[in-house]
Amino acid sequence: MPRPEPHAPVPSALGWPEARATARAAGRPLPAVSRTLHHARDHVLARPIVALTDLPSFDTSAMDGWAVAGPGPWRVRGRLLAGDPGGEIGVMRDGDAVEIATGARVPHGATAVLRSEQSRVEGRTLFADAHIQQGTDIRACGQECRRGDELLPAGTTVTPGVTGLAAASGYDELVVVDRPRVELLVLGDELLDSGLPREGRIRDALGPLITPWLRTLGADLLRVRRVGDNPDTLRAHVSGSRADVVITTGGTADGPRDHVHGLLAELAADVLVDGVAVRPGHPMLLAHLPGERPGAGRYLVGLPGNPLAAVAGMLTLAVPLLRRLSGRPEPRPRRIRAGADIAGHPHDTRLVPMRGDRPLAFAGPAMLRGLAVADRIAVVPPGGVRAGDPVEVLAAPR
Ligand SMILES: Nc1nc2c(c(=O)[nH]1)N[C@H]1C(S)=C(S)[C@@H](COP(=O)(O)OP(=O)(O)OC[C@H]3O[C@@H](n4cnc5c(N)ncnc54)[C@H](O)[C@@H]3O)O[C@H]1N2
Ligand code: MOO
Repeated sequence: MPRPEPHAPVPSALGWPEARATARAAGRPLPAVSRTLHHARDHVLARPIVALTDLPSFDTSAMDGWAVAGPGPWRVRGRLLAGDPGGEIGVMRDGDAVEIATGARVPHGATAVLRSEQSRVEGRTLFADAHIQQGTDIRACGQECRRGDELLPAGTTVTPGVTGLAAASGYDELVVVDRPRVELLVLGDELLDSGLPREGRIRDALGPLITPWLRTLGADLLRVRRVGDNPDTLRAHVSGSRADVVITTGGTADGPRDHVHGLLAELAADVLVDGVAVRPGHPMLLAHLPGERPGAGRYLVGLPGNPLAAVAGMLTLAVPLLRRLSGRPEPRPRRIRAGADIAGHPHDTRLVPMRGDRPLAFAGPAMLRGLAVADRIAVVPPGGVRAGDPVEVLAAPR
C-alpha cells in the first residue's frame, strides 16, 4: 500500500495552557451506567446520592448498658440486642429499664441510655452512679440525615468512604459515569521487557510508568502492547482497538522510524494538537478518530518516546482528556511559592519535577531519577520563576 507523504513539521506549536484546554474540551463525559457498590469504586457519580432513609433509621443505643425511662432507680424488664425488632418490649414507662446493646433500637418512651460501667443492679433494681441527662447515648433517628437529603453531589469520585455511606443509606448500586477504556501501545524496536539493557537496546520504562498511573486516573486499561516500528502493525492495532483512548509512546517525531503522524494522515484523523510549546515533550499529539461509542468518539494521544517527555504529554493531554471523559471536574489550579529560582525556557513552558518547593536534579527529557522522588510538577512559564514567586503545580504521577 502506498505510504502517505512524510509529515511536514508544524511551524508554530500550540501554547501549553491552550493545549491542555484543547484536550479537556475535546471530550465529553461517557454515558452513565449503573454499577454495584463494589464496581463503582473510582468512578464519578453521574447522579447525586440522595438518602433513601433517615440515618440512623431508628433511635439507636450508642453504648452497652440500659435504656431507661424517667429518673431512677428503675425496674429491669428485659433485654434488647442489635438487630432485635424490639416489639415485645413495647413502650417504656417512667421507672422502666431494659438491658440494651450498642446498635440496638431504643424502645419508645426511653429517655436515655445508661452505660453499664456507670450502673449497679441489686436484684431487679437498677441504680445510676450519677444523674443521667435526657437523651444521653441515644443516637437520634435522622441525626446524620433525613430521607431525601442530598448526601453527595454528581461529580464526586467514589472512594471507599462514598461506597460505605451509600451502603449505609440503602444503596445496592450507584449511577456513575462509565470509565474510559484505554489501550497503551508502546512503540520501539529498541525496547526490552526484562533484564539489563544490552547491545544498543534499552528497557521499556513507559509501560511500567503509565500502566499504574492510568488506573489512578480513573481509566480501565484494556491492554498494553509492545509494537515494533512497523507502520502496518501500528495501523492494525490502532484501527482494531476497542478503546476510547489509544495512547502511543514514541514515534511522534519525524525520524525514519516515527510512524504516528503517517498513521494519523492515513486514518484521516482530526488532529487537534500537533506539537506543544512545552519542554520536555514538545512533539506530543492529540487526535480524534471516528468511533463507535455514542457521543464519545475515539482519541489517540501520541506521547513522545523520551520518558520525561511522555510524562509531560500525559499531564498536558491525557490527564485532562481522561478527567473529562470520566466525568471528573477540573481541579482548581494549585499554586505554591517556589523555594528557589527555577530557570525558564525563552519561549516555551517547562514542566519541572519538584519535591516540596524545590526543583529536582536529573530531570532531563530522557531521565526519570528526578521524577521518581517528585511529589509535584511545576508549570514554569517562559522566562522562569524567582524564589518566592507563586508557581502552578500539578500532581506527580501516582
Ligand atoms: N531532528 C530532531 N530529532 C528529534 C527532535 C527534533 O525536534 N528534531 N525532537 C527530540 C525530542 S524533544 C523528542 S522527545 C524525541 C521524540 O521522539 P519520538 O516520540 O519519535 O520517540 P522515539 O524516537 O521513538 O524515542 C525517543 C527516545 O526515547 C526512547 N524511548 C522510546 N520509548 C521508550 C520507552 N518506552 N521507554 C524508555 N525509553 C524510550 C528512545 O529509545 C529514544 O531514545 O525526538 C527527539 N528527536
Ligand atoms: O521535548 Mo523532548 O520531548 O525534549 O524530550
